[in-house]
Amino acid sequence: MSKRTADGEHRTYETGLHPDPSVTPPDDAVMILLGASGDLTRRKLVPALFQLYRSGLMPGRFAIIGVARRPYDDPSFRERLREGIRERCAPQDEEDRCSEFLEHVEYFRGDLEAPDTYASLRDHLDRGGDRYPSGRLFYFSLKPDLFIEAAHHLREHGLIDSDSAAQAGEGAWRRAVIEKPFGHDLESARALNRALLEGLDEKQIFRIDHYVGKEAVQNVMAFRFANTLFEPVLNRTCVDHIQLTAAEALGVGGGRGGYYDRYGAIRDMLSNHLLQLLALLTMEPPSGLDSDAIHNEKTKVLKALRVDWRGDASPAFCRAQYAAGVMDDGTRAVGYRDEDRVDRDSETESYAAVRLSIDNWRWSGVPVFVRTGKRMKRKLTEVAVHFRHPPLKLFRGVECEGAHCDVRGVQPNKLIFRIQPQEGIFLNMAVKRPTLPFVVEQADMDFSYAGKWGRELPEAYERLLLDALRGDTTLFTRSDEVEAGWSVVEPVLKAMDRTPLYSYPAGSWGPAEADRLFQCSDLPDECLCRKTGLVRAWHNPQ
Ligand SMILES: NC(=O)C1=CN([C@@H]2O[C@H](COP(=O)(O)OP(=O)(O)OC[C@H]3O[C@@H](n4cnc5c(N)ncnc54)[C@H](OP(=O)(O)O)[C@@H]3O)[C@@H](O)[C@H]2O)C=CC1
Ligand SMILES: O=C1O[C@H](COP(=O)(O)O)[C@@H](O)[C@H](O)[C@H]1O
Repeated sequence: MSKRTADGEHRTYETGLHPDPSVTPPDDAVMILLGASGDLTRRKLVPALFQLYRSGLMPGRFAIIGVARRPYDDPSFRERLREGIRERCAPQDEEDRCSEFLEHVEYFRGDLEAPDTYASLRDHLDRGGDRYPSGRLFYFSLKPDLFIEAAHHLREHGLIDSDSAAQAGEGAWRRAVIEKPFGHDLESARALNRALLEGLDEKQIFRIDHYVGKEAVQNVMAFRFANTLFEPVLNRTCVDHIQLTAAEALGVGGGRGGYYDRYGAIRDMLSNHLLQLLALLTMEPPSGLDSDAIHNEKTKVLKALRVDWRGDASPAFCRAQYAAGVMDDGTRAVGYRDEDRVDRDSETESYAAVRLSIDNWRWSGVPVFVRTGKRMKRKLTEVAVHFRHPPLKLFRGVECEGAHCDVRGVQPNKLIFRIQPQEGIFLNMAVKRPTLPFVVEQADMDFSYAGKWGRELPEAYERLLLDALRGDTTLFTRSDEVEAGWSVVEPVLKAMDRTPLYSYPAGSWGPAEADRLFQCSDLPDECLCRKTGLVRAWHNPQ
């Protein structure tokens, strides 16, 4: 059975992608995992590969070579991976299948800062003859400081090669999957793009953003462009504002404190995952479903995104750090600065909220509020589109449910994309209660994956690894998209030192100061809340 903790994280997953006869397994490949003794390989990558294997979606012939410095040999490395598979996929009665899969795995010990390692790896692959298929996928699961160096050495030693399939013959493709973080600002992202593009073509580079691989994120596009009803109202005429929340109940303990303390919420979540999600929600319809058509539209809207600065009285950005507190399940959580591998005087934000505007024809004047944080009340990722009031105040004087009323009688519609957990889509609307007095109250029309298909959704890594093996870049991030994302947050990063760092108790919805992003006393006349009295506030589910 699959398990879900109270905050919806650490779930095991048994179901995997449902293979379809029309989906052919990818071409034969050898996957070289750089940084294979690390957490990501054990917890996410190898369990996802096992799931693909289980679903018959691995190549007919494949090998997985893990590279790192720690002194494993093949059997001890396989044992480490077997534990990860057990934890995540729970294959109680599938130990044999697991062993069969692990037969394809081997360990190659080496220091990726030393050029010799690349030379020996190349020789090892060459000597392997038929054991290793000619298609090669290099997965950068390394500490990010090593990305540029590794790309450089791989190229120098002929392990990656631009357009090598054309040069070396059919089947001899080369690809690189690059983990996040993709740089730490615009300049470093550009440098990393340059380094990768020296050795590979754009089509050979797979910059992973696992949010894009989530089913409920992919569904945003289906919902918008496969229905007639909704797309025509997603614009400045009908939408009052958009809110995007990515709250996590987990803190930064568990080994990632060192990384997180250098990056913080803006770089870790907002500059990539949340902007990708926002791009899918707000982009124009692509001309087709091919990779370039989608990336072109996403890039266009990312380039139209700006931080909505309006002066000090209405800040556009709020950052904060969690203090000790009590979580929803009653456990006590330590404060951020007391977490393992975090600087005791750290000024890194574990929470960030920002108000954005989209300066294009469709969205001009519609504010977008985005927030993300660790140790918040519970795990929740959702996008809420808040619509305007209907033009006529027909129901103003009519009674409505106390908690749901606003000054105009009924609440405007909300369309909520629940990305996780309990993935689904909810349309909140006003309806007449079937009673004698005319009472209007809010009700939901909802779609949930669990309700319709009754099964856990596959992990994003499964889908993304499969696509990388098939050479499909659609769900990966293109270089100009990454740079556009960094350009959006660049002004915030520059203003960081002058922005106060607030505090919020672990287990809350974040700092009270983040409410000031909605303040509109100083905003121009077109500000809706001044005209209509509509109260904007963070949408915190009960
Ligand atoms: N863990 C997670 O949940 C997530 C991770 N990521 C990203 O994935 C990547 C890997 O993360 P994670 O697995 O957590 O990190 P870890 O620190 O757990 O692992 C890092 C890996 O890099 C290897 N490594 C470091 N230096 C060298 C070197 N000089 N030569 C060879 N190998 C080296 C380490 O092996 P050894 O010490 O044996 O040499 C280890 O296998 C990072 O870019 C991270 O940002 C992204 C999203 C989530
Ligand atoms: O990339 C990252 O994502 C996770 C959150 O991912 P989710 O799929 O559990 O929502 C986040 O915890 C981590 O800090 C970040 O690097």
